[in-house]
Amino acid sequence: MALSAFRHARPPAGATGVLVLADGTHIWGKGFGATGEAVGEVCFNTAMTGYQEVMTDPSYAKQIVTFTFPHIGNVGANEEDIESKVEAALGCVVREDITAPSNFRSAEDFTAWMARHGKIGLAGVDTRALTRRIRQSGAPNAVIAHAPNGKFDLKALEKRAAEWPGLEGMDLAKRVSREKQENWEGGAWTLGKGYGRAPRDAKPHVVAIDYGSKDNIYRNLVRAGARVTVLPATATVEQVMAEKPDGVFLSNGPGDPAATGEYAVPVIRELLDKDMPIFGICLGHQMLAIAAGAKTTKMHQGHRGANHPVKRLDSGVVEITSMNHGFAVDNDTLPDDVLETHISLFDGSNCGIAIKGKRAFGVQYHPEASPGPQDSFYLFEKFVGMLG
Ligand SMILES: NC(=O)CC[C@H](N)C(=O)O
Repeated sequence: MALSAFRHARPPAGATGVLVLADGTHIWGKGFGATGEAVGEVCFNTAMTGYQEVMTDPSYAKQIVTFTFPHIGNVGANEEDIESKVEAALGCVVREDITAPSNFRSAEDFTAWMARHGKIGLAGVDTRALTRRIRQSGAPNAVIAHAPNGKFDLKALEKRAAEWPGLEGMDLAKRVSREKQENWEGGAWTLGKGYGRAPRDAKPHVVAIDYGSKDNIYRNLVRAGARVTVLPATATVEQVMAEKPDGVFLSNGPGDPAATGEYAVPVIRELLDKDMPIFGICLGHQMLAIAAGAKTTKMHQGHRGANHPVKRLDSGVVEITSMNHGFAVDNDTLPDDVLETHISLFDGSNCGIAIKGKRAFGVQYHPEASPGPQDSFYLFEKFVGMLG
């Protein structure tokens, strides 16, 4: 059934959850997890695994994730597979009901875990129809609501969805960033032992700026041989330099990269002027591009999943990457003398930039999670390696 058929449809019997789009479309289902309501942008993610990591990735702040993979929650939840403890995805929309967890690492039912983390779930939705709608019309703003008695004030929800200003122009990075400096201590995960500890005498020293980072990214800097100190998003150039970094890492994060112009971009620009080696991912990559003179744009539907192929333009090698972005660096705005694209998506969109004459580069994806022989961990090794 086309989604338009759901517009103002009566709630089916037993419906305890609803997604109300800003245009007044009602998508009914069974609520799970937290009760209440939340407003944000609806996106879709094509990953087949890693739902807990997706739900705890701060880059999803103010977003409701539609999973195209139908079986979500089937391996339960645990304390280890989270990317952060700060605000991240508001909730999720899934096809199948949440079943009992089946995995030796599961410590908690996904429904209970969602409730404990204040995230609202909506199950039993035709996620293919919703995804098609996003592909055709762009990512809509919406309210996701869950009420066990099935009673909703739909007019109020429609109003809330319609009045939400949208992600464009919204600065969220400093809201989700840690407030205090931290010596990063986590190392790689091994079965039976969990996460290792980072050696504090490792060299070189990377100062990572937290714009809403995923923990795994710091663990990968450690795995590549660095000692990592994490600074808040609003750190000044003086605070960065006081740590005597060999290189600076710019993390992923939520919101519009162009809205960070008052704090992040000027700091990055100054670090570039000082010839500091820099590696940015996702939001960090987008802000690095802005600092170097390019512009970013809001995408029609974005790229989200753990299965997006990109091509390295120098060698033609294709790698499978993990992505989560709704903004992109606009290829037409790259100043030729300053920036070059070195990695591209197959739709031609920009996926990686290098700053000419500097040891500074960025990628649009999360290099830590890419599976397979052509994985992207080499980017961490490349960065840490260039620091000597
Ligand atoms: N993963 C990210 O860092 C996302 C960057 C940015 N908020 C976007 O949506 O494009």
